[in-house]
Amino acid sequence: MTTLNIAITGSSGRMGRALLEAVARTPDMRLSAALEREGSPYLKKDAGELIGAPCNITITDDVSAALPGSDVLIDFTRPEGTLAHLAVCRTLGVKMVIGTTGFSTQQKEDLKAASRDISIVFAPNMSVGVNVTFKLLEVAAKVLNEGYDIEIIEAHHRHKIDAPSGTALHMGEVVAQALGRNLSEVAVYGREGNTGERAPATIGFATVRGGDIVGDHTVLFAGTGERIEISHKAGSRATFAEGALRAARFLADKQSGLFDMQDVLGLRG
Ligand SMILES: NC(=O)C1=CN([C@@H]2O[C@H](COP(=O)(O)OP(=O)(O)OC[C@H]3O[C@@H](n4cnc5c(N)ncnc54)[C@H](OP(=O)(O)O)[C@@H]3O)[C@@H](O)[C@H]2O)C=CC1
Ligand SMILES: O=C(O)C1=N[C@H](C(=O)O)C[C@H](O)C1
Repeated sequence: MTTLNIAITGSSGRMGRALLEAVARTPDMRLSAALEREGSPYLKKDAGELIGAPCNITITDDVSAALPGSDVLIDFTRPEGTLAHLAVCRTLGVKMVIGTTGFSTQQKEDLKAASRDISIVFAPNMSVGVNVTFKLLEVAAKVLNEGYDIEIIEAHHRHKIDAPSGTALHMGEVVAQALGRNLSEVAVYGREGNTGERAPATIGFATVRGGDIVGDHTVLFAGTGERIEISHKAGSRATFAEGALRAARFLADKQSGLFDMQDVLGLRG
């Protein structure tokens, strides 16, 4: 059995901790580096303390010094952090699994450019269930292509800083593409006041934030006399972490290229 050396950024974050736990219970993976940003109170602590199981890996903010010896860096942080980590990975030839959301179009182009030199899995949602949901949406949208109004509703915990979620936006892209529409032309992000009647081709987004909701997504196809709802609800971050480890394993034999979870799960096409 080949062991994959995994580095984790944002180790003390919600996803960082879920990833530390997932690596600790995975026989063919080993934690090789744990990173936090400058000024973090967790620097110099054993990463294992974050999950109650010491592991002899000290949390550091020195990305360049920490990464040699790692096969894959798993990054769920913020766009500016991910791009800084990406630059070091590109120089050192370390592969990346990126779960961070909220990138601008230009920042996504930067990821694409780096994938000429290193292999990257970049996906707004690493859960198997959500990625199957993307396929279901494609099928549903193609059939319900007339007479059905499409609204995407997502709910997340009170700490989430980007809206709509990366997953909701991707659901919008999947549906728009299946219908031959351009999401940037048909998206409606929330409504208020005298909005007038709903334009038929629009795709609406509604965002809910509260409590400790891990991540709920529903796409509503509202027709005349019936409604179809396709929903996914995450109950634990372990589902995202397990998906990220699957993505890391997928990268083992890829030297370059930009992939997503559809590639990892064999759902492309
Ligand atoms: N693709 C997927 O399946 C999923 C994606 N996500 C996405 O992952 C990201 C992280 O989510 P979550 O874990 O809940 O967030 P948290 O805020 O809990 O954790 C983020 C971590 O990243 C660190 N960080 C923040 N900014 C930087 C930076 N500039 N450089 C380096 N490190 C930084 C934080 O440090 P500090 O505490 O010091 O700020 C923290 O440790 C979000 O974009 C979220 O949408 C989340 C779940 C699933
Ligand atoms: O911030 C989160 O928590 C999540 N973010 C991702 C997103 O923006 O889609 C995925 C998941 O729903 C949890």
